[in-house]
Amino acid sequence: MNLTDAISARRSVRKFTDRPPTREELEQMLSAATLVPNHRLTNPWRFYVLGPEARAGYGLALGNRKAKKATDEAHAESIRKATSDEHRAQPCMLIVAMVLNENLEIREEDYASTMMATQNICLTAVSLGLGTYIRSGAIMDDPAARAAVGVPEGERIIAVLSVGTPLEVPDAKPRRAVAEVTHWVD
Ligand SMILES: Cc1cc2nc3c(=O)[nH]c(=O)nc-3n(C[C@H](O)[C@H](O)[C@H](O)COP(=O)(O)O)c2cc1C
Repeated sequence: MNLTDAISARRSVRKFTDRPPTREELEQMLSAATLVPNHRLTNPWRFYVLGPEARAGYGLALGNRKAKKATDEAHAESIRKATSDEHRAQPCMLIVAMVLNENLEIREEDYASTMMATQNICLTAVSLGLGTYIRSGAIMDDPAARAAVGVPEGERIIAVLSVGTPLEVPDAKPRRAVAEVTHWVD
């Protein structure tokens, strides 16, 4: 598959078959991630490939947050369990984190590079017949979630990716026409 086709075919895939990606496929995605432009060659990215226990632990941390809206303890417990089980059952989850440089200008560049790395993961996945789904949110700073996936002090989680063989590929979501968002400046 050529690059333009991979870019066009990429979707946020939320339903996967049970087949997890192989270690070789994951290594290929992560190798591609490290080839992005990176000012000062800081190599800011860190990747965490989660096994079932880590996925369940992350899901439990997320479930705890969701359970705060529950009306009673039995409901709260069912939310915690369901969220943890859902995450354990995922074919594969990757955490993309970045090392926090003390210099804020470098930190911003590093964030940009690490997000580009994330896109390389997503596009390489498409080229391998796989799908990905990026998630974010306040959970990424939650100490329980960070502990569950083993991210240390000094690193920031910037994306939580599900990876697997798509069971269902959603239709493309329309974007604004490029002419509407482009200024051709003389
Ligand atoms: C930085 C980032 C964070 C995202 N976080 C979430 C999220 O927390 N939950 C979610 O459902 N989708 C999340 N998405 C996926 C977007 O909702 C999705 O890319 C968008 O709907 C367009 O769909 P597409 O990826 O299939 O083109 C995130 C995407 C990016 C780039």
